Amino acid sequence: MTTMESLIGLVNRIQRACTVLGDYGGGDNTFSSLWEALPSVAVVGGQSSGKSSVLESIVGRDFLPRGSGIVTRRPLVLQLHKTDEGSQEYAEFLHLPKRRFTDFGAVRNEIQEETDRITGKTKQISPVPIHLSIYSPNVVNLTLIDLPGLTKVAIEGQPETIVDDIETMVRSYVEKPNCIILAISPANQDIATSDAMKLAREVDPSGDRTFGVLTKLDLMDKGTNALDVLEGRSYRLQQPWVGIVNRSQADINKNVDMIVARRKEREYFATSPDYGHLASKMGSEYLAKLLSQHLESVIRSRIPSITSSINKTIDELESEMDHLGRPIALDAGAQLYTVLEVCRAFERIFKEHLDGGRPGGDRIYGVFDNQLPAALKKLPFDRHLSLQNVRRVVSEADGYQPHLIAPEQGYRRLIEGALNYFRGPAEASVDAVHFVLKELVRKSIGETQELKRFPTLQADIAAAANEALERFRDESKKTVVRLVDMESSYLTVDFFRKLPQEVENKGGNPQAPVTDRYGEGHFRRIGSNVSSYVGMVSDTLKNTIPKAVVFCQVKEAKQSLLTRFYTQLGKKEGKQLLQLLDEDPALMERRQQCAKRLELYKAARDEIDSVSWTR
Ligand SMILES: Nc1nc2c(ncn2[C@@H]2O[C@H](COP(=O)(O)OP(=O)(O)OP(=O)(O)O)[C@@H](O)[C@H]2O)c(=O)[nH]1
Repeated sequence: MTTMESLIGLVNRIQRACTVLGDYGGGDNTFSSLWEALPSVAVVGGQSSGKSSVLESIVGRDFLPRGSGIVTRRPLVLQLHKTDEGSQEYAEFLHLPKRRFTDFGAVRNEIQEETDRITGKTKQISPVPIHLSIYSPNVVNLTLIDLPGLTKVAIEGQPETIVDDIETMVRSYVEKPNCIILAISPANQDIATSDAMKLAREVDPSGDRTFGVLTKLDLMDKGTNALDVLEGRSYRLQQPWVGIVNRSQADINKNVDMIVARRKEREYFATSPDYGHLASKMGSEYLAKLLSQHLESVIRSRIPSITSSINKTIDELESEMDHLGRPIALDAGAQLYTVLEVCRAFERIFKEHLDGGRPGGDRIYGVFDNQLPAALKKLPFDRHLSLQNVRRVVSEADGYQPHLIAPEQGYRRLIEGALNYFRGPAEASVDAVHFVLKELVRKSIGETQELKRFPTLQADIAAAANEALERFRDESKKTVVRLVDMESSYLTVDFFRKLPQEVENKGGNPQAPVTDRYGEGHFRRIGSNVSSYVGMVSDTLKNTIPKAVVFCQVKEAKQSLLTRFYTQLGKKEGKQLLQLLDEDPALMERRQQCAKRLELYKAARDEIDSVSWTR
């Protein structure tokens, strides 16, 4: 394989792969374009400038659709492969792999039909290219992109926007810095008015990547010639101008063979009094060779930048793939493993929130340190132990016979009544911690990167965790209420044992008047005794409620938030597991695209590597 073949062939292969992935000149893509990094030759020209004729002449075959109006309505990526002398010529379309066309009339029909397949019969245009490869001993290795002819007016049946649409599409190809522009202008028209040159000048003002082609030299008025253009005097380009004489309409009608036409063209230049001195640098065969050499040298010079752009994209795609996660395994064991792995990642993050490292766990301490003490302080003991209420409760407890020494029943009722108030703050602490935990579950799910791709599993974990938290809350409520009930079920005797002494001590003087057992002072003292007993219980509960809450809710959440979920998981079959691992379709699609693209880029890198080694 010669270098030229391998280099152009390399770009051809990458271009074909690009089209399969929807990466082509006019396509819009969320991925960076490999197509744009590749050098290509785009053919532009006004209508009837002789574009089709030039292409056919380069190929040496009649194969392009002809007709009035805009015939080329999709870009045609024409890849020419030189084969050994004497071998059979054939053509192949990318969209019809494995079918070899040896009849070029059939190629023409297929181009037409494939155009209509995307654009419909509406005469609309589309930027999706058709790829045609031609294998022939009569071609040079070259890739050309045929674009719709630039036009000034829409014809019947075409939308008004077609003129602009064509220009936009052609521009999207030729404005790319890697595009070599083959600008075709007819010689029998003023070069200053050439559509092709106008566009070329706009997108390539320095003329670096524009090849000027002048057709219809034979149709110029007698006594005039195009030497000013061909010798670069009227329009300067960095590349040489090439003059062409294609088949006339009469030749076409007579079916003049392309190979014969090539010979006639050679003869025209060789014998031309005007162009004889330029004969070796004129004609379609020369143009094909010139383009092939140029394309090859451009590819060669771009290889380092193509390689680095490919490597950069591979890195980007790989990191995106890491981010999107690996594709899901097919066997149930591996699926279960994936689910467990994701669950563990979630649990780890949840624990980090509780144990510190991530914020949120401190809010639980906030409940114990602020909310609970504040709620305890706000309990309406003043009202409950008001003189009036104490007297009422004690009297009611006494019944018809007032108490003789101390109102035992009265004390009990007052204390029990007071202790009941503790249920409120106890239950509220449980609820407050429950909501903190719930919020931490929500947060942790959001922070579990591994879960992002599995919305179903996400919802299931959230449901399982919340259900577990509800259970812990119920248990915790029962426990704290029990703590309160325990306080009422057995009172601290020591406290009361000390009371009479205090009273006597307070009395101090034996001469002091005996307390009136039914007077205000007596009830006030009872109230104050009950109040200090309740204060003592409050201090105890301030310490024991947090212990119960942590024991029943926080510790449980840390240890067995997903225990039940795991038990259920063990009973699931392959299909159900796969359902759990249902991914967001958009994400799956993106991963698939990413993977395909990665494959393309890696294949391209390998191809370039192998070509670089054989150079
Ligand atoms: N005599 C002569 N006729 C030519 C030459 N080049 C093209 N023609 C004729 O000009 C007409 C238009 O040529 P095409 O090759 O179809 O031009 P095109 O730019 O592809 O045209 P559209 O696809 O319709 O935009 C045809 O009748 C050709 O035979 C030439 O160099 N000499």
